[in-house]
Amino acid sequence: MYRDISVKLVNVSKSIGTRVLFTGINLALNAGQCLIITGPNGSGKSTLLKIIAGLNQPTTGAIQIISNNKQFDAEERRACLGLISPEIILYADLTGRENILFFARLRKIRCNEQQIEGYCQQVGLAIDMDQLVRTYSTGMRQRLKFALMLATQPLLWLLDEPSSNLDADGKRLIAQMIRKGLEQNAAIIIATNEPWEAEHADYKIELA
Ligand SMILES: Nc1ncnc2c1ncn2[C@@H]1O[C@H](COP(=O)(O)OP(=O)(O)OP(=O)(O)O)[C@@H](O)[C@H]1O
Repeated sequence: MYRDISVKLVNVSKSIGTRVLFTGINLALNAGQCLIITGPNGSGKSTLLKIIAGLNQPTTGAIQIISNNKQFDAEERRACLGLISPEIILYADLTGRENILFFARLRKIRCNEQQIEGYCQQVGLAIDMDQLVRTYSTGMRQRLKFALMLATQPLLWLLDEPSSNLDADGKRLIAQMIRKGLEQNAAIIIATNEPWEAEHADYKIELA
């Protein structure tokens, strides 16, 4: 079960060279709430997610991640979040099961066989989990990224275009997972232009 968490964006802005991507973003997102970030290609959605993840620095402002009244340091922030992004690279020469075990071990999380099978079942990969990832389609790889995320049980989900490459069944699974994550008190931030994903939103940031 997830502990309590809140994410605060305090006067966050980002410029790249002379181009201002966004300025003055202030928001507090609590456990069990969902923020949707929308905007056209190149507007800065992925950049804002990376700033929240601590992978990119804001030009001004700060991100505060607070749990049980304590502000996380950089290492705690990394440990509490699950990031789904096109930039996450899976190990093609490992099976789906081995990828899950590897990423869980990086986080010092133990997964038993039953749990791994459960995660694979949730994302619809159960019969493929012992195949090498190099044989997976792009949609199967996207499903595996969700299984990796479930295995690390993050407090904060950062989802960059989570339903890209997924068929209708895959999109339904993701919607179910997001609903369940919110029920279990994860804070979820989604960069997307899919109207159905926006249905989960408690807050919305529209980048231009
Ligand atoms: N490291 C970088 N160096 C230079 N420019 C960058 C860098 N990262 C992002 N940009 C630029 O910042 C802008 C925003 O990029 P970003 O990927 O955040 O947009 P996005 O809204 O996620 O786009 P998309 O919908 O196409 O994924 C783009 O113009 C991009 O070229």
